[in-house]
Amino acid sequence: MNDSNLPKIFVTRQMAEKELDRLRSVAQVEVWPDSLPPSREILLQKVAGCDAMLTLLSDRIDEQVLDAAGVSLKVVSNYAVGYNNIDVEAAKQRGIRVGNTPDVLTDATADLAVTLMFAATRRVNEAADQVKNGQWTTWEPNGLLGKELAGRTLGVIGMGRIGKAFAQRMVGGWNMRLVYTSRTEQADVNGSLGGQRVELDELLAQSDFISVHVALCDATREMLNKETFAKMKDGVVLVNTARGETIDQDALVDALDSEKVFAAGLDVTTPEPLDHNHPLVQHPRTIILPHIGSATDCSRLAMAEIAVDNILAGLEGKPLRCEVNA
Ligand SMILES: NC(=O)C1=CN([C@@H]2O[C@H](COP(=O)(O)OP(=O)(O)OC[C@H]3O[C@@H](n4cnc5c(N)ncnc54)[C@H](O)[C@@H]3O)[C@@H](O)[C@H]2O)C=CC1
Ligand SMILES: O=C(O)C(=O)CO
Repeated sequence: MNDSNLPKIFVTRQMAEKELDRLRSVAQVEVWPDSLPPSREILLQKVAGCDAMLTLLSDRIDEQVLDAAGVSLKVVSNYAVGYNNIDVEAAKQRGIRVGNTPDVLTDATADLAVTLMFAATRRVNEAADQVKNGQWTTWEPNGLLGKELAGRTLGVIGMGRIGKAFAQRMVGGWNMRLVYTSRTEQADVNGSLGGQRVELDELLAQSDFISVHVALCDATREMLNKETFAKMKDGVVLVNTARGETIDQDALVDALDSEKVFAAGLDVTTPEPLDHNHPLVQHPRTIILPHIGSATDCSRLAMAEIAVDNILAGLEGKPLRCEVNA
């Protein structure tokens, strides 16, 4: 078949070659070669006439991009479980399928949330910096005191796949009491983990440690803000591996300064990257990572496999392996 008759796919970043080769066997594939995302202008040019796009969470796929692609576009496959970067409703109106990559990154992301919880709670950044900068002088009874998690109350905001995997680790490993928010009751969490579903205000009032796992949408944007921080216990530890936009960062800086929040561990911020001079990055009681929740070899390969399967199904007009709003 003449190459020009093959479907056209734009992939916005390099990823597992083995998976990209599966696309190349059925389509003309252009992979954006740079380590930084394509600019908006380039994205709009590159998608013109595409049948499919393989996108990252850093690519904003809105009506303008969908329209720039035109009527040939059948599928947008996001290389992420979160799809807040895509206007799913606009895609649906145009008959374009949207895919994501759930499950295969759940353990990796839950593991990172545990890592952040302990690193923040035990002030690992601050302590390691003292050693690295030659500031550690002696062992002392009151030096670098953190908190203990065992037996305390854990609040999980958003009991989806990752929230549940995180809660299993924390409740099982450190015998924590669990409260959580969820749009629906989670019988398995109540049963096997002794969890109690509560309203957000109740969770804030009861929790010693809080971890955010909700999807980002209008209802969850800046759900942690000046008012909600005020409802937390004094000295709470906060972790976020969901999306930066769920937290009002100025309010978090104030809460850290006043020690309402003892420490925070964030894998996600607004924007990404956050300027290294931002007060959150420079604060001694924060640990901020460059959005590495799913960054394990297994997870990233499995995500590429699903993202490619989603495109192949979408090109054939079939339901996707993992379809958003299916
Ligand atoms: N840091 C990282 O590298 C990673 C971050 N993530 C983030 O974690 C999020 C959760 O992932 P999963 O657990 O796999 O997704 P999930 O769909 O299983 O869980 C999402 C949770 O958010 C809740 N939710 C959705 N809309 C809501 C609303 N309007 N109000 C209240 N709650 C709402 C859902 O009920 C569900 O409990 C993703 O959406 C993504 O943003 C996911 C993977 C890696
Ligand atoms: O999958 C996601 O939603 C991420 O944030 C990165 O894996």
